[in-house]
Formats: sequence, C-alpha cells, structure tokens
Amino acid sequence: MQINVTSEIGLLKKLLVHSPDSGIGKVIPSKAQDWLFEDIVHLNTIRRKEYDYYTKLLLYFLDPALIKGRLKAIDDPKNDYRFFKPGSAGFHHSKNVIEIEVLLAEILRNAAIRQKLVASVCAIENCSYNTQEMLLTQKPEELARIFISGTGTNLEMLFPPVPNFIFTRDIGIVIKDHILLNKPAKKARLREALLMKYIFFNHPLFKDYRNNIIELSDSPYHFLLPVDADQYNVTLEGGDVMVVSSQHVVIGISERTSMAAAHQVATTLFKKNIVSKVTLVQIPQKREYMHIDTIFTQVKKDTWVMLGAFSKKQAKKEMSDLILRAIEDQKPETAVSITQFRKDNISKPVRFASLEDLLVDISKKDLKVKGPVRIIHSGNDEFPFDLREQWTDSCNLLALKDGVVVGYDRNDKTLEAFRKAGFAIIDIKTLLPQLESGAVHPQKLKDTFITIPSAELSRARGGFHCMSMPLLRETL
Ligand SMILES: NC(=[NH2+])NCCC[C@H](N)C(=O)O
Repeated sequence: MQINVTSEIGLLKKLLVHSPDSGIGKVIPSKAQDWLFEDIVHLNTIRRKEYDYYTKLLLYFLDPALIKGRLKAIDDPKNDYRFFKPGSAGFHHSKNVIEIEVLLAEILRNAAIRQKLVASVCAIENCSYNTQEMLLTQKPEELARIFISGTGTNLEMLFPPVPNFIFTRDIGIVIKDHILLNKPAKKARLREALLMKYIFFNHPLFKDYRNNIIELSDSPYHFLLPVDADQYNVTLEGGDVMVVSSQHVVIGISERTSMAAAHQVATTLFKKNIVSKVTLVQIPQKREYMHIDTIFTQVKKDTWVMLGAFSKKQAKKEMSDLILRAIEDQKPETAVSITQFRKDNISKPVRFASLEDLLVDISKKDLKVKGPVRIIHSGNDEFPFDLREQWTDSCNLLALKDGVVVGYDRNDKTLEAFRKAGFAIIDIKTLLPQLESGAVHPQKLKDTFITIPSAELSRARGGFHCMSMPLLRETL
C-alpha cells in the first residue's frame, strides 16, 4: 500500500476512519467534559442518522464498487446495518476507507502483540491482574472491540471508552511518506495513541513505512518538571498539523500541541529532509480553538474557510474607530503569532501579521495561484453567528478533492457565505440517490459543499476534518 499526502485538497484516495462505537453510548454527564465531549449523545442517531452518511459518501468517492448498486440493500433495516459494523460479517471492509478497529483486530492475531498490548492497556487503565488474564483469552475481534469501547463481553465496563477515537485526525498524521505519531495532551486520548502506535508499527499495510515513523520524545528530565509546565511538555495532536504543499507543513501551537513538540517536529522534518518550509502558528490555549483546524481549513487551492476573529482586523468595516481597532488587534483571545522557517535559512524566519496573510501566501507561493485568494468566514463573519458556528465546526471541513468539501448542515450562515462565494450546497440525502443512479459522478463535482446532519456529532466537538486521517491524496 502506498501512503503519500502532500496537500490538504488533492483528490482523497485512502484514509483511516473509526465509526462511532458503543463506547460513545456509555459517556455519562459527569464524565462528558473529562472525556472531551460537550454533552452525552444518542448512539443510534449519531450512527444511523449522521455518521453512516459520511461512510456512504466516502465510499462513493473512494471505493464506489463497494456501494454503487447496493444502496437499497445496505440501508434495509432487515440487514441490521451490518455494512457499517466493523465486527460483523457484512462489514464493507473497504481498502480505501479503512476502519481502524479492523486493523487493530488484525494485529491482535499475533500472540506477542496481543500480550504486549494487553499489558500496556492494563497498565494505563489500572486493570487488575485478573482482568489482564481475562483479556488475554479473548479472540482478536472481541479484544479490539473491548480495547475501543471499554466494555467487556458481558457488558461490564472494564475501563473508560475512547469516544474521541472517531477523530482519527488527531492520533497520527501522514506527512508525505512519513507517519508522525501523536502524543495526546489529554488523558482521555492516551489509549487511542497507544493503539495507533501498535497499528502503525505492526500492521502489514504499513510495513514499507516502518522506518518512516516519527515518534516524539519527551524533553530530558520531563519527569522532574512540575505538572503544569506546559511549554516544556511534549504533546502533539494531528489537528494541529497541516501538510499544505509537498514542501510546507503548518504546525499549530495550541491547547493540545506544545511549543516543545512543534519545535521537535520542525527540527525532525528539516533533518530528515521531508520538507523545506515549516510554519508555526501559535493560537490561544482555549477549548473552543483546541487545534488550528478548528479555526481554518483549506477548501480549494485559492479558497479557505476561517474564523473572522483571526482574520485581518484592519479589513473589518466596523473597526473604523482607530482606538477600537488597536484594542481589537491586541485581544488575547484571538492573538496569533506566526513564524515561518525555511530549512536553508533558519536564522531568518518570516513573520506574518495575520492568519489570513499566511493563507494567502500559501495559496500564492506554495500552490502557485495567480488570481485572487478567497477567504470565506465562519458565520459569514456576522456576530454572534461567527462564534456559534465555529464552535460547531464551520471551519473544520474535509476536502474530498480541490473545491469539494464536506461539513455540517447546521452552520447556516457559513453555508450562506459559501453560496455567495459561488459554491453549490447539496445535502447528503439529496446527493446519495444521485450518486447511486449515476446522475452525479463524484469526479465531475466542482465547487460543492456537501452537508451532513450534525445534531449529535457536533456535541463531540469535531468536524469531518477531525474525522479523517488521510493516507493517500493525489498530488496536486
Ligand atoms: N482535530 C480536531 N479538531 N479534533 C477535534 C477533537 C474533538 C475531541 N472531542 C477532543 O476534544 O479531543
């Protein structure tokens, strides 16, 4: 299998996903925040009425042979939605829309890996010796299910679920033909990173890339640092890493990704000659902007979506008051600091005054866009819709190809802004029958925003950019 990602928007060919598992249905109110969910969600709705649409859309684009002509049977309740259930015989088993749970079960067939993983999971989850022994007797598929859902064979809760596993973006990231492993900042995501590490190092799919795995190390004497010494701790999550061109990686420094980690990644990327340009984007450490991909993503070579608060303040018409404008520019909640390094001239970094300047620069310099670069704003840049819609992931879009993105249906004003910018908005329920009948061909779609229902998904605080770990995109 080939892995290669050199842009955010090249035709998507392979990705890793994880569909909502039963663990999501076990989150209780008092734990929701610790487990990084904003609320408890209804499992059946998040699956059948939301996430399954995403799976179907991905398959029509990336693996049509598995779905085209079969939609009716797949959707027939008589078939118990087995097509979407990783452990079941009727599962789609796509080689392009790859389910992590399946890969996990596959590596667990090996006894040595099974032992190591059981011991490691039990260590981080504080399991009793008896539980550990019991886990060792489980079949690979069942063990994979238990590792992810936290629930044992008799429905007993053995350890917490990992409800954020659907956000595969954050647990590893492909940079060209390299894999960068993550070091989660939040305890709730530790098990995810552990499982992913074992998959990348052991699954035959990645065997040609074993020497291309980048693991971050803790800073020396990290164990002597006070627990809140954030800037020295090495933590990194994939939502903060964007491969914007074959030579340029953007790294966020955020609530989740530390300065020390960003520094380590930049150094490694230069040392291994992977890219020649790295930009560090430091954003405020706030829950609402946990990763940089919550405030901007790329839509097309010449089009981006972003939260207006991080945009060029000077351009805002309501800022004609000079004093107000100056104050606005200094606001700590939207202050960004952007530093760009070139491998051949590290001592002379370039600074950007605003995020918008950086995005325009990427489009023009890295992607050779000749005409104007369009920035579409969350909530059409109207207060308070800009903030409300950013919270529900208006800026977190996944590009299936240059100009065709998928996002939530609930961000009305953002959708209006896309419409004004010349994009067609089509909801998945309208699109699916057209894809099925052949009236619409995925490769022919242009400048389109595909919407998917999101009432439950958005409570988990991530969009489709977070719900994807691209492994292969066509080179632009
Ligand atoms: N790349 C992203 N923006 N991921 C969003 C992750 C959301 C998840 N609930 C968390 O807080 O970790």
